[in-house]
Amino acid sequence: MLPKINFTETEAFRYLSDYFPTMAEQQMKDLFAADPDRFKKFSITFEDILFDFSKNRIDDKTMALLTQLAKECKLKEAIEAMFSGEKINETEGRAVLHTALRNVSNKPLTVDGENITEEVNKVLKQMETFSNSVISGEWKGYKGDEITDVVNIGIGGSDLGPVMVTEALKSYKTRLNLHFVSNVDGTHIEETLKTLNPATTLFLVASKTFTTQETMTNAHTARDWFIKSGGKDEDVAKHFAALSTNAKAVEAFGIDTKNMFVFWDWVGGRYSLWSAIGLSIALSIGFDNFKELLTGAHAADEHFRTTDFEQNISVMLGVLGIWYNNFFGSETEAILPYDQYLHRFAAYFQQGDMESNGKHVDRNGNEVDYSTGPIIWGEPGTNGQHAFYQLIHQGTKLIPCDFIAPAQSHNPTGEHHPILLSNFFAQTEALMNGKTEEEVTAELKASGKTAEEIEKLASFKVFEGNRPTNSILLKKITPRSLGSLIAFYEHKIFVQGIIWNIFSFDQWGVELGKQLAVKIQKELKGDETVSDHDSSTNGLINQYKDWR
Ligand SMILES: O=P(O)(O)OC[C@H]1O[C@H](O)[C@@H](O)[C@@H](O)[C@@H]1O
Repeated sequence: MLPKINFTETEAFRYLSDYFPTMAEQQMKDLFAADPDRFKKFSITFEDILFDFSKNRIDDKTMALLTQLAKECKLKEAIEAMFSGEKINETEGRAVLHTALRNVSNKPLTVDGENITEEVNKVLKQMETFSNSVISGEWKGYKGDEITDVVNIGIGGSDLGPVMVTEALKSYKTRLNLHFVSNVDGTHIEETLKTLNPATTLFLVASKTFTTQETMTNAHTARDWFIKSGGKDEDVAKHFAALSTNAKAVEAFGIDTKNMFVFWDWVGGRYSLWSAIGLSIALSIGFDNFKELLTGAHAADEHFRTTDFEQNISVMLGVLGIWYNNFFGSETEAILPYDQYLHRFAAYFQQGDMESNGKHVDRNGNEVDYSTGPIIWGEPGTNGQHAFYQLIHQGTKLIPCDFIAPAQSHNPTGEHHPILLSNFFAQTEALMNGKTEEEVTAELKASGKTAEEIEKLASFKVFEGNRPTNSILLKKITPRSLGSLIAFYEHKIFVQGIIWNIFSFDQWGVELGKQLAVKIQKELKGDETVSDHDSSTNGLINQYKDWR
C-alpha cells in the first residue's frame, strides 16, 4: 500500500511556502555570480549522461526542503513498494513492474506466487529467436520470400514507445523497414498498405487488452487486405503476430498462439515498450541492441532505487517540477530535444506523464485542492526556436524547459552539429540571463538609432530572463543511454505522483469517450434523425448523416 499523505500539510511544504517569496525574487544570474561551484553543486553525471539542474530557480535551502518534502511523503517506502511488486495500482488491483521487464541482473521476484523473472526471460528468449529469424531472412512469407517490411498496429502505449525508440535509434536500423499504424482513420492504414507487398510484410498486432477499437479495426483491415491479395487463412500465421496479455482474444482473431508474445497485467500500457510490445524495436534495431536498451534502463532503475534523494536524478527532475507547478504556478513543461532522432520524445512523454498524473482525485478518494500533472509538450530544436520560443522567452507564462542533446551526432556532417549545439547552449543561457533595458539601449545606440527610436523600441526588446531550464547532455544517443534516459523520466513521473498523492498507474479518464463512441457508432447507421443528445451533438451527427 502506498502512503496517503497530503503533501500540502507537511512541514516541508510549509517551509517551502514561507521561503518561496524570497526565491521568487532571486535572479539565477546573481546566484551564479555568488557561487562559483553552482554548476558542480547542481549537476549529476550518470554514466555518459550529464544532468545540469543549475539553471533553476533554486538554492541549497530550496533543494534541502524539496528533498525533505519527498521524504515526508514517504517516497523511499513507495519506491520499495513498486520495485518489490506490491499492488500499488490500487484502483485496478495490480502491481507496477515495468522495472522487472528490464531486470537484466535477474534478481528473483515473485508476484502472486509466480517467479516473474523466469516468465520475463522466457518471452525475451522468444523475442530473440523470432527477431533473429526475421532479420536473417530465415523466416519466410507465404510465397517463400524474406520479410522486408514490418507494420506495428497499435495505439497509445502500444504505439508511442515503439515509434519513439525506433525513430531515436534509426542509425542502428536492420534491413527491415518499420511502419506504424495507430489512428482508426482509414487513411493511416490505407496510405501504409499502398506501399507494401503482402508476400513480404509482417504485421504485429500490438494491444495489451486486444479489444481496443482502433487497433482491432486496423488489424481486421490488414488481414482482409492480406487475404484479398492472395494469402490464404493458413498463410496468416506467417504474416501476423500478436503482442498482448489476452490469449483468448488473440486466438479468436485467428492469430496462431505460437506467434503470440505475452506480457502481463502488471505492465502499464504507457510503460510497456520494454515488454513484448517492444518486438517492433527488436526487429528494427536487432535483439542485442534491444537488450542494451533494457540494460540502460536497468542501470537507471538501480540508481533510482539506491541513490540518496539529493543525488537522485529522477527525484531531482520530479521535485523541480513540483517547485514550478505548485509554487510558481507553471502549468506546462516543454521537452526540447536537440536531436532529430528524438523527434517523438515529447509526444511519448505526453502520454507517459499526462495519462499518469492527469488526476484530480487523491489516493484517499478526495478531490485535490492543488495542481497535479503538467501539460507536456515540445518539438525538436531548432524547429521550436522558429515557432514557439517567442512565448517561452517573452510570454507571460513561466515554462520550465528540458533541453536534451547528444555531444556526438550519428551524422556529423560539416558544421551541422556544432551549429545545432550552439543553439542549445545559447537558448538556455538567454533564457536565464535575458537582456536588460540598459543592454538593449546600448545595442540600439550602437546600431545608430536615435534617442526617440530607442525610447519607442526598447521595452519590446527587453528579455526579463530568469526562465528555468534543465540541460541533459548525453555523450551519444545509444540504445543504452536512451534506455537510461527514458527510465529516468518514467521515475520522475512516479516521484511526482507519490508527492501529489495520486494514483499514477490507472487511466480511468480515457473510458468515458470510448463508451460514448460505441453508442454513437450505432446511431450513425441508417438515415434516421438523431435526437437523444444535447442540441449540439444532435446537430453535428445529423449534419454528418446528411453530408456523408
Ligand atoms: O494496448 P491497448 O490495450 O490496445 O491499449 C492502448 C491504449 O488504450 C487506452 O487509451 C489507454 O488504456 C492507454 O493507456 C493504452 O495504451
